[in-house]
Amino acid sequence: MQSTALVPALILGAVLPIVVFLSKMFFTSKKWDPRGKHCFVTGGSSGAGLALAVLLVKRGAHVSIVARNEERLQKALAELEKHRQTSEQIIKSYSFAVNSEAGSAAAVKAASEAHGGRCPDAFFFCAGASRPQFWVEQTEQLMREDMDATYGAQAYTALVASREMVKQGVKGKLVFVSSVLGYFSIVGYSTYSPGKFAIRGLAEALQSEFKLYDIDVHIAFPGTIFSPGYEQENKVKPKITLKIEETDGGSTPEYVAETILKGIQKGKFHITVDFIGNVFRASTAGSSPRNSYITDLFYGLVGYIALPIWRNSVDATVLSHRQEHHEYLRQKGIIREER
Ligand SMILES: NC(=O)C1=CN([C@@H]2O[C@H](COP(=O)(O)OP(=O)(O)OC[C@H]3O[C@@H](n4cnc5c(N)ncnc54)[C@H](OP(=O)(O)O)[C@@H]3O)[C@@H](O)[C@H]2O)C=CC1
Ligand SMILES: CCCCCCCCCCCCCCCC(=O)[C@@H](N)CO
Repeated sequence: MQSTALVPALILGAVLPIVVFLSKMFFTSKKWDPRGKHCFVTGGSSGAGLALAVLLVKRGAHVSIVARNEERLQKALAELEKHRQTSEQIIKSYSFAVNSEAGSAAAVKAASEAHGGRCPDAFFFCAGASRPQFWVEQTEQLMREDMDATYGAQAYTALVASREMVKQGVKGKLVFVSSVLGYFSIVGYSTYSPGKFAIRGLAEALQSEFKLYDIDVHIAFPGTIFSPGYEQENKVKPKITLKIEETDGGSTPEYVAETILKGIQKGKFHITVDFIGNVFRASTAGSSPRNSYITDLFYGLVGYIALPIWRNSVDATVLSHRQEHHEYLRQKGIIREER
């Protein structure tokens, strides 16, 4: 009896993935083309945001970049101008802090005014910052600041952007930038990871809700990006954290930007940039829409075997820094000498 049930089950198991694969190949809708679209990029003056803005300009989009520092914005704008494809492209920069509803609303309003009041077609939320330190060094104020610098810097702009899109009937895109540290975390990221996990929570809710408006939601989970922001965070990063991060090869902002754009064009919801990202994506997918049932099976299997081993090695690395860490705490006056 078992063998008669087994045969159809095996056939189904082998045929189903092939059918899914082929139907994806033949029935996928046309690639999203940035040409002529208004793309709004927060964090567009540096790192991955700037690289994305450059890429979008190269593809013929109208691009608005937003960040706080005016000088860096002007430098970035000059860079964008170098890649202009046509004289019709509207390429502008706006200085606003986007970690509040008011700042985000002012930025979206200013960028829309250059387009006759029409809100942008695609929003790329790249703004973010990281200040890795030990948990016992944190305060309520620092926790709030970091939540604001990570979650707040993307969520408020998403709120304002969505309202405008729905009001104006613009069927566009929202692209969030979390981090692989929005899938897992390690020592040093106790005030950064919560914000990056929260961005995932928001993106998951909106991916569901925005079926109501034909607005696509995407979220990227890059690993280390060799950006100006990365150089800054490394100045305060605990040694243990740096050590554990050695496993991550890292990517250039340009590579991250290209991967994000490709992911969007393939209609991916979770966009991962490297092998590590793929493994964590597949291993923590839950009910999130998957990119591919076949490759995810592979990455999931790799994760099932390799992640516990890696995590053990992380624990060992942390333990081996115990003495050095206690010395650090003594120097900082966080623990007393005699203990
Ligand atoms: N670097 C890395 O290793 C990784 C980074 N990420 C994430 O990717 C994104 C890009 O990072 P990265 O490439 O390092 O970029 P950078 O850190 O080099 O640049 C950050 C950009 O965001 C802007 N920004 C930050 N906060 C605000 C704010 N409140 N309002 C307006 N603009 C703001 C900055 O300009 P200004 O300061 O002038 O406002 C700058 O343009 C971030 O969300 C980051 O958290 C994810 C994984 C790894
Ligand atoms: C087969 C599976 C092996 C798993 C190996 C995993 C190695 C991960 C190392 C930690 C990477 C941390 C990236 C930080 C990115 C970031 O967001 C910060 N730079 C803040 O901006």
